[in-house]
Amino acid sequence: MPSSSAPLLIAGASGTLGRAFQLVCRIRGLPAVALDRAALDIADAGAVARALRAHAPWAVVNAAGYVRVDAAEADAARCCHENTTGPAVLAAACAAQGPQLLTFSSDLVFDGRQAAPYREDDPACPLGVYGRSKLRAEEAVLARLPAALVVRTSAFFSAWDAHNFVAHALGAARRGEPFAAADDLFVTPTYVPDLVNTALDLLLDGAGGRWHLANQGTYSWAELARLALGLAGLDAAAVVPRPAAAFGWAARRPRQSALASVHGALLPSVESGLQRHLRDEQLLQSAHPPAILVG
Ligand SMILES: NC(=O)C1=CN([C@@H]2O[C@H](COP(=O)(O)OP(=O)(O)OC[C@H]3O[C@@H](n4cnc5c(N)ncnc54)[C@H](OP(=O)(O)O)[C@@H]3O)[C@@H](O)[C@H]2O)C=CC1
Ligand SMILES: Cc1cn([C@H]2C[C@H](O)[C@@H](COP(=O)(O)OP(=O)(O)O[C@H]3O[C@@H](C)C(=O)[C@@H](O)[C@H]3O)O2)c(=O)[nH]c1=O
Repeated sequence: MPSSSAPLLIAGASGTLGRAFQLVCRIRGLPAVALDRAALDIADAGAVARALRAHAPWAVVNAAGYVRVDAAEADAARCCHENTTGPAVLAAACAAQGPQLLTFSSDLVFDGRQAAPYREDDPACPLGVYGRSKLRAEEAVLARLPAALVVRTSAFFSAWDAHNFVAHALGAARRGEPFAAADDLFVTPTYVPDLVNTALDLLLDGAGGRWHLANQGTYSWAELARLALGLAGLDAAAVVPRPAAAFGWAARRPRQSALASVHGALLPSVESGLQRHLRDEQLLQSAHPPAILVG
């Protein structure tokens, strides 16, 4: 447990997950120091050591990463620098200087050949550069800091950022445009506020090792889009189901990378997440959005 005044240090603060951690820490009254790439390059060992000395955090949240899955296929060096070297540097510094570390991995460490949802103890065999960079990060972090909390998660959505699949689907439907979505890739989507709150609870409880955190329910991307549109009162016929191969993506995706956990079902249903996504959209678009949500 942290001392009352020691902060949480959030690296990668300007990204989707980093901004969500800042918002949740504000809502929960947790002291936090949020550092973007300019303020802290997680792959720079000297800068990391100086940041830990300067801020004396009780824990470090690594919300940084290279998430362009397709671009990574032709940009392996940068992807691995940010996704593998960076977390390894953070783990070595936390091992030397004391704070706990929370870092995030992905469902894309799996190859999709298994029929059932993947649990933490199932073998990982990534299909692409991005997935390999995340699996190598898990191994590098746990080798340096066995008590680190490594959360595998997938398919973010929330109303707190505009650049996620659900936001894109809702936006297209509201503009009266068709929205092509893969109907042969199956995932467990994750409502980012649930992920952040549960990951923080685990961190505060001193949990460590690999944990799978995603909302409950497995969907193809097309099913997810249709569910979101239906809950929003929009015409789900706007969703145009397509095989993944029709998109011409550079990176292969596992046919299914649903996440389950040996620890049980820790997050609510995907449908509950979507309903709160739509509620937050209305709050943020209202004439007087809650100040705490707007920051
Ligand atoms: N989005 C998703 O669906 C999922 C994401 N994840 C993981 O969650 C984490 C966060 O993802 P997400 O928030 O979506 O990603 P974003 O791209 O929204 O944010 C990532 C942030 O990390 C920063 N960053 C990259 N490299 C460094 C570095 N060396 N030092 C400091 N900051 C750096 C980026 O800065 P800049 O803007 O300057 O590039 C960016 O602000 C990643 O590890 C990702 O792999 C896991 C599963 C699903
Ligand atoms: C934009 C778009 C995407 N898709 C598909 C492609 C992709 O498989 C999925 C989500 O598209 P994205 O571009 O968000 O990302 P994609 O790279 O597949 O998603 C991944 O992001 C990385 C960071 C992860 O770690 C994974 O868990 C996963 O969330 O939806 C459609 O079917 N239709 C669309 O119009």
